Amino acid sequence: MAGVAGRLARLWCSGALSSPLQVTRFPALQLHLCGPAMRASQKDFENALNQVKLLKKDPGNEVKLKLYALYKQATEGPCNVPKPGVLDFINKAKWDAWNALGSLPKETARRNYVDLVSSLSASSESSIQVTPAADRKQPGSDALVVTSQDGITTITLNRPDKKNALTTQMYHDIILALEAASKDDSAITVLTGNGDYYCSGNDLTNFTDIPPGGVEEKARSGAVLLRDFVDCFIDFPKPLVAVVNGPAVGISVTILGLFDIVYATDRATFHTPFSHLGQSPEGCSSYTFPKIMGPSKATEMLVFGKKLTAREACTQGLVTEVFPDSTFQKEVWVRLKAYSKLPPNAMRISKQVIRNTEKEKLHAINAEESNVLRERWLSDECMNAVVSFLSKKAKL
Ligand SMILES: CCCCC/C=C/C(=O)SCCNC(=O)CCNC(=O)[C@H](O)C(C)(C)COP(=O)(O)OP(=O)(O)OC[C@H]1O[C@@H](n2cnc3c(N)ncnc32)[C@H](O)[C@@H]1OP(=O)(O)O
Repeated sequence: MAGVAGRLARLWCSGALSSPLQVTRFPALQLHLCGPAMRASQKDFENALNQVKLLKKDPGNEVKLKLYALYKQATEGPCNVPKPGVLDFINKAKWDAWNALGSLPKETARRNYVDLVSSLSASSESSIQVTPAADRKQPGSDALVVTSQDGITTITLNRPDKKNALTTQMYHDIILALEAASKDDSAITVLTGNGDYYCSGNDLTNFTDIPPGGVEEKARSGAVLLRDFVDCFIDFPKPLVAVVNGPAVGISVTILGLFDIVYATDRATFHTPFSHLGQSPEGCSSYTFPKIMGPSKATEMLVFGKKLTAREACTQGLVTEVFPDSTFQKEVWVRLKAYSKLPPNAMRISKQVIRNTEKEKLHAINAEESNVLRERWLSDECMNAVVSFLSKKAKL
């Protein structure tokens, strides 16, 4: 159990849920299986309640929601409690699942619950043991890898199983890595991703980690983090190169306008679906994109969420050069190693000459975009999009 499922399970386990779904561990135990029942007795139901705690494999959030809904329906009948607020993601998802059962009779819900647990127990028998939550590395611990070699500092996003989605910890770690790279003796700095994706943008589970100050505080601190993060790219003094090894989404695309070079595999795509997510552009893209590709192409991307292929992004000036995927890594690194041997001070000064006139403007734009986004994060449009993704109802 990892990532979104892990975080949701931790939330579930934090006391938000007063039902047998508070599954924290999945010890390897021989399960007593009860076969599908035409009628489920109270004893069958109680057995199922115990079995669900012993599942070896996390059944995933969608199934957990089903179990929750059936349990509530079986024990309390149809949902008639008030609907939680739209910002209360977890409880709203649970309420939606329960409410969707309508007037399903208690007995049918009980039988469905027993059947579902029975099928999960059967498949759980053949599954591998998962690592207990307490023993797992926390997100962020190895999600960013920084190496320095041949005059190049490389910052690699390293959450391939999550498509390199950016956790809050990763934003902080990238800021620190850029600050260190700006002072080290490398000539060039590279940002890239490990695995099949470059980056799937902001990790949407970041939204579920609500501090004691509530969602307003969450939005406020998110906006501060966003502003600090983007400021680092605006101010970065050395040539900054994106090695885009696969699809890129959201903020990983918008900040490309602040890079000096963008090399992409022909497998890469560039997607900024902000309207779909109830959000608005960041990373200074409201300024850099119209400047790079003209206002109407920028609007297609930033307002209508048009996804560009690598070649389209190159034609429009967002990408410097596209390489065949089969030779991408080899060709790009040969090129970068050659560039890194150029006199570093000359490169730094030339970058300043090219970029410095824009800096003040970019900082102002970053501040404005962050403020606008803070408001957007509190909107129903955004909250609904996040809930849909987290409850696996929507994907880009
Ligand atoms: C503080 C600064 C804030 C800055 C504001 C930034 C805004 C943005 O970046 S907006 C863009 C946000 N990103 C998304 O909306 C992408 C959401 N992800 C997807 O739609 C899809 O996952 C996909 C299209 C990127 C890939 O689809 P697919 O190839 O089918 O792979 P999976 O969906 O199965 O993904 C594998 C695994 O990774 C998890 N995951 C992927 N992206 C994210 C994400 N952005 N946030 C959280 N989790 C993500 C996905 O949930 C899967 O997890 P498991 O189900 O646990 O295996």
